[in-house]
Amino acid sequence: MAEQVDVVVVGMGPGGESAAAELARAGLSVIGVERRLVGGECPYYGCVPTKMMVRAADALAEAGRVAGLAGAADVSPDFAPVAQRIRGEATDDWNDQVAVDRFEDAGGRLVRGEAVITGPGAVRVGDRDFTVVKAIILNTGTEPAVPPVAGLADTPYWTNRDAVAATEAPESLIVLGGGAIGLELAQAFSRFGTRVAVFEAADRLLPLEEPESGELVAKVFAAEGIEVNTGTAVESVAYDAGRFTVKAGPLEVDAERLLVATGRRPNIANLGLDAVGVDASGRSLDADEHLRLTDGVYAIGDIVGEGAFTHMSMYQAKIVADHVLGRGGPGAEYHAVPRVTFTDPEVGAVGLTERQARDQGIAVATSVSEIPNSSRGWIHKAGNDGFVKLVADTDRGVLVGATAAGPAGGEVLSMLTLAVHERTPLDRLRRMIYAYPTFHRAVEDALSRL
Ligand SMILES: Cc1cc2nc3c(=O)[nH]c(=O)nc-3n(C[C@H](O)[C@H](O)[C@H](O)COP(=O)(O)OP(=O)(O)OC[C@H]3O[C@@H](n4cnc5c(N)ncnc54)[C@H](O)[C@@H]3O)c2cc1C
Ligand SMILES: NC(=O)c1ccc[n+]([C@@H]2O[C@H](COP(=O)([O-])OP(=O)(O)OC[C@H]3O[C@@H](n4cnc5c(N)ncnc54)[C@H](O)[C@@H]3O)[C@@H](O)[C@H]2O)c1
Repeated sequence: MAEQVDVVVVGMGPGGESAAAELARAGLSVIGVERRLVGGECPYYGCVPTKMMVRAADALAEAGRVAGLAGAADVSPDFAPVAQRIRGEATDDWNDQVAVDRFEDAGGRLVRGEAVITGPGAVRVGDRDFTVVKAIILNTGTEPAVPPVAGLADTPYWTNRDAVAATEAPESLIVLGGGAIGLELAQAFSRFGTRVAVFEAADRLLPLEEPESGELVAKVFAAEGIEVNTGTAVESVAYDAGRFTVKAGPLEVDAERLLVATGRRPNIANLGLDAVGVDASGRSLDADEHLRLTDGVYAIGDIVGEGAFTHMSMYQAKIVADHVLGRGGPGAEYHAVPRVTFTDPEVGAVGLTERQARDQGIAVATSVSEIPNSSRGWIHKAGNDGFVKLVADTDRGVLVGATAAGPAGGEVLSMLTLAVHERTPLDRLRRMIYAYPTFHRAVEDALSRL
């Protein structure tokens, strides 16, 4: 017999976990269903462990900058502390008991397994059936997408999940994909001594961002000895005697490990969405401003296709929780979505790129200010690569997009996110005071060039 509950959350990624806990704390009966680990990709295989790797790798790079600034530093990279932190501090050895306890302390109940919608207000997990009175919330996230490259499927390639479980930096690494995952891990391993070659099919790194961003990262990578192959379609991958060989036209590269970081595949096809009349044949689900797919069924996170970021999942979770609880509140807005690629330099961006703005028919003006030419960038010297780029709508006199790349680029981004989000008039932005000598003063310089 089916058990009646108020809410079933399918997939306990960052947003699902947050919405489930909030609804349980509000007194609803909430079942959270998770087939792997409560918390999802971010804490166990994504943001957190990779940023621990990046933090350690950046410390090595900073030590390398002592020469020329402050004398000499003798540094011996050791990946062991990173592997230990990932196990001990980030993932509890990929055990989610802390997260489970947190959810159950909030009043929720966890069911392990794979959930399927069997009809309106009906969810099945294994042999258990639930009748859902208020809301089914889907937060099922993504799996690594593996491209159909000849030979690849038969090799012991890494995805992000294997890379974060590494106990030592490999001697050499081929990275397929020049997006955020590929670039963050490429640079982190390289700084631990791994010889790295990146293959990106598009004509530049970070192809979804401003062209200047990809050029900047490519320049820095080249200076650090990372091989970058853009506009390069890999034709075949082979694995023999512990070595991968990648062929792309005249190029042939071999390495100890190969990381596939070529995008993600959304977990939507097997959710039973046809039982509630929702089309699940696309790359994402079509949700309204309150993240509703149909009456009583919501989706949040990567599967909604508005940006595959933890902050997006959490933002949407709050909107759904408010809606389910009848608290009102505004729907989702996506004109100021911030994102940061945590390479060194960090590449932060918000809103539209210049190309996206032009494609929308906006009257665009842009400007760029180079960080090395700013007072702070000049003082900073080693490791000062970066720029601020603004994309303005000249009819409305506001910023519609911006990029802040450089040291702490993700932090400089915060003021630009506020400006794009609030549609602050350019005139107001030009008349505010920017502390000297900060990296964010490059924003003032860029504004003066618009
Ligand atoms: C290497 C890497 C680094 C990243 N770094 C960052 C970063 O720095 N900043 C950032 O904002 N984002 C980052 N991301 C993206 C971020 O991890 C995701 O956007 C984030 O996890 C939100 O995803 P989600 O909420 O859609 O669900 P996910 O985190 O993908 O979780 C979905 C959960 O649903 C479960 N599930 C799926 N189907 C079912 C089912 N039928 N029944 C039961 N359970 C199911 C899965 O097991 C999973 O636990 C990174 C991602 C990766 C891979
Ligand atoms: N710092 C962050 O916020 C962060 C970090 C990592 C991941 N993420 C999220 O995770 C998601 C997945 O990251 P990702 O880097 O895998 O995806 P992505 O889509 O950002 O990048 C994948 C890249 O692989 C390239 N590619 C595709 N097929 C290829 C092939 N056969 N050979 C070579 N290159 C190929 C694509 O052109 C693209 O540039 C992203 O959407 C991102 O939002 C965020």
